[in-house]
Amino acid sequence: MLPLLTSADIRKADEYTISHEPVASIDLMERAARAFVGWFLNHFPDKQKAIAVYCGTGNNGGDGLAIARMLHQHQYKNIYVTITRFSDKASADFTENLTRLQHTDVPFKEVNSAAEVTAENCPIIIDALLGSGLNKPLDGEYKHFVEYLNSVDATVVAIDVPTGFFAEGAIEQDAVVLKADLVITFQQPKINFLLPEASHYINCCEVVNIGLDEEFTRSLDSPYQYIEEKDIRKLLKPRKRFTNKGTYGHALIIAGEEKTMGAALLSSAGSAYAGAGLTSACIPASGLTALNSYLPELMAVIRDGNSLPDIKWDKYNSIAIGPGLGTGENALELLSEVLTNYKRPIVIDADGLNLIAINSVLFGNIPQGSILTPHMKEFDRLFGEHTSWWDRLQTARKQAEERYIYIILKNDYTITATPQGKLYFNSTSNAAMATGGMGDVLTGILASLLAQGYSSEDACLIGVYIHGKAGDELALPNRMNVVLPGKLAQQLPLTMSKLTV
Ligand SMILES: NC(=O)C1=CN([C@@H]2O[C@H](COP(=O)(O)OP(=O)(O)OC[C@H]3O[C@@H](n4cnc5c(N)ncnc54)[C@H](OP(=O)(O)O)[C@@H]3O)[C@@H](O)[C@H]2O)[C@@H](O)CC1
Ligand SMILES: Nc1ncnc2c1ncn2[C@@H]1O[C@H](COP(=O)(O)OP(=O)(O)O)[C@@H](O)[C@H]1O
Ligand SMILES: [K+]
Repeated sequence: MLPLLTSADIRKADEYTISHEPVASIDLMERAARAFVGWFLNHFPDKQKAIAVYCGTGNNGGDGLAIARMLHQHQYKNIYVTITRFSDKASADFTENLTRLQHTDVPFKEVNSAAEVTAENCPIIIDALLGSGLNKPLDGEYKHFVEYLNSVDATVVAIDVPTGFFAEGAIEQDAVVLKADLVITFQQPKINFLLPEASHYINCCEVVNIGLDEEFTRSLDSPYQYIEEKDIRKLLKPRKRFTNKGTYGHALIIAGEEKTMGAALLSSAGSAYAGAGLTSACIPASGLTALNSYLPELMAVIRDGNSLPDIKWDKYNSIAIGPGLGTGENALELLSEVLTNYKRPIVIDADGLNLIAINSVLFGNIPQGSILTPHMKEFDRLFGEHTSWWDRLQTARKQAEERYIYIILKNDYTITATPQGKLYFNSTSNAAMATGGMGDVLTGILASLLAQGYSSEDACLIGVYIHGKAGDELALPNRMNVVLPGKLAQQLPLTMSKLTV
């Protein structure tokens, strides 16, 4: 698990590393600059191309000066440094790096206002104006300057954080930020890099290690955690010898209407392929032929007309409800029945969530440890409109804690909020998975993992990870633009087996 730290905590980790490694602050900056340059050399090998390095007077600017010096040492021929002296303040490490730059023949100039800046016509811009020290939205000279740079046709490579971009906290819709084609960031992705608003300002991000003390960063116990493959390998159990279908539980998927039977089929397939010993689908009678021909391994509990199905609650180790269920009277009754009769954690998705949003009294009946899987719109229907993803995260955390439930907020980096106040960012999945029915498969996977005896938390972490990983395995090596949910479900056994060897 990689802890994701706020800027304030990164500063603490920085100070701790400086005093305990120990390493001088200027040497840590040198290390950061070297890490940046290491990546840059490999990806921008043309040493004749002109590079404009724009430096503020804080430590981000200090990095910029050190990087300009190192690129010069690596024989980059056309480096032009501009220092923005928009205030009287300068950090000690900036000042030291300016002295070091003056011992080279890299040309640099200083400007006191945005109006003094002249066009460099460099195809590459390195952004070292402001980094994680940003403490207010850009205005005045920085705002003008960044607006000007945004109008220049060049590839922008930001050091650590693009100028004007808050590494955490709500991002205003009209924020002025120096848009980066690439950010080379130190030690860990910043939390806001993983939220959808980042896509307006950051095209691509690379993380380079600068050796901050890992034990210390873990001890800070950040609520924000990034899931890595090794975490899932520890959680996922291989199937054992001498086991039988009973060992792996029975999942019931309550889903589908006549016109949305696909949702029930895809959820049920997710459950079966993720390894539930048995999967039953509670579907309308009209869907029975489709179910049997799609996947004969599935069993059916028939919903006939308006009467409630006869569900033997004790038979099921887990229940998922919602995909394609509709929000009519009948669906509401069915959901109420489940919430009244079933006391173990359940998975609630799609129309199950929409029904709770309309009938919020149902909230009180959700069994503790249950898993809710809203996408952004379902989330806002449940918990109110949000204007930023940061705010959505804080709501998810609060609601998960107060209600003792797990909330999986689906997205590019799907986030799981837990009753213990943690927010786990998933590291798998890709845009080829943006197709209808993909969330239904996830719902089935989660029900399957609960049926197999995984705790709710482990089911969330494993479920989201293998869902995204199966999507990655299909899409990325094959350069596939679209992955269909049914195919993804079929990939799951292979994905899971690779994680248990
Ligand atoms: N541990 C690490 O990861 C390492 C980090 N390193 C590097 O340090 C960077 C952080 O450096 P930093 O703290 O000196 O802040 P930085 O971003 O240069 O800003 C400078 C000053 O600008 C000001 N300011 C703020 N907002 C403003 C605004 N809107 N408009 C105008 N001014 C504004 C504010 O001053 P103030 O307002 O307080 O007077 C602030 O102090 C980090 O991103 C990374 O590149 C590495 O070198 C080594 C290891
Ligand atoms: N651009 C994307 N990048 C990564 N994952 C995505 C992307 N778009 C969708 N997904 C994943 O696909 C699933 C879509 O869920 P959802 O919107 O509920 O689909 P549906 O309701 O059609 O089943 C989520 O698990 C989400 O994380
Ligand atoms: K920057």
